[in-house]
Amino acid sequence: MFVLVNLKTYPCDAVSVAQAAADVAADTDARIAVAPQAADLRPVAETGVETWAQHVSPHDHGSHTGSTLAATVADAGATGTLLNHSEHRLKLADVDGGLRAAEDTGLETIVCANNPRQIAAAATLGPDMVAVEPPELIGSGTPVSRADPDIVREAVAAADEVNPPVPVLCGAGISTGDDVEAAADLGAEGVLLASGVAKADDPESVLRDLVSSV
Ligand SMILES: O=C[C@H](O)COP(=O)(O)O
Repeated sequence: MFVLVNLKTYPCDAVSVAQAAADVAADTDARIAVAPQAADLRPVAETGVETWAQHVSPHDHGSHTGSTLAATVADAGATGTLLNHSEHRLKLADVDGGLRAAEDTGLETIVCANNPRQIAAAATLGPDMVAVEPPELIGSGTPVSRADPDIVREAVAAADEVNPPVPVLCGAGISTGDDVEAAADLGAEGVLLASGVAKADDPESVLRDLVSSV
């Protein structure tokens, strides 16, 4: 199971969470990655943790104020990027363009989607992975793998129908090892989570519990 911790814009110490994730990954052989804000990519990557961007733009160098280029995040140490997170929705053309920009730079990609229909559309674009997250459960503390298991099962089936090699992650409310185990039982190959780690008093102990069943 792949555990991807999206720090969003939570007021946590990104480097400290990254160091905890690097330590837990080294101790357990679990695959754990951290996605900080763009400005924190380099110091997070310097901890040695697998580092992902939260978003990249479809553009190349030029007159694109406010954009985050795939080449720039890769240069800062990112090895993958999220696209189309529920909190950063994109036009279809920009999901496709972001994917192509990431691929050209050698970044791994996850396209996020709200439901199985969108997962099918996302998988058709050929990302490395897709992630299903019901928006109403994001940040709720109620894990999707228990609150809405059918959405995970149906997302796995939808991705399998259009692009069988593409792994499906699930996210929203995941915060314990039991939640991760439940996600795996539903066919997910990873979890995308945020508040359970970013808002924790002791992120390292949460991370150790998360990967305890992996
Ligand atoms: O990117 C992460 C997801 O939006 C899940 O967030 P959450 O773990 O706070 O529910």
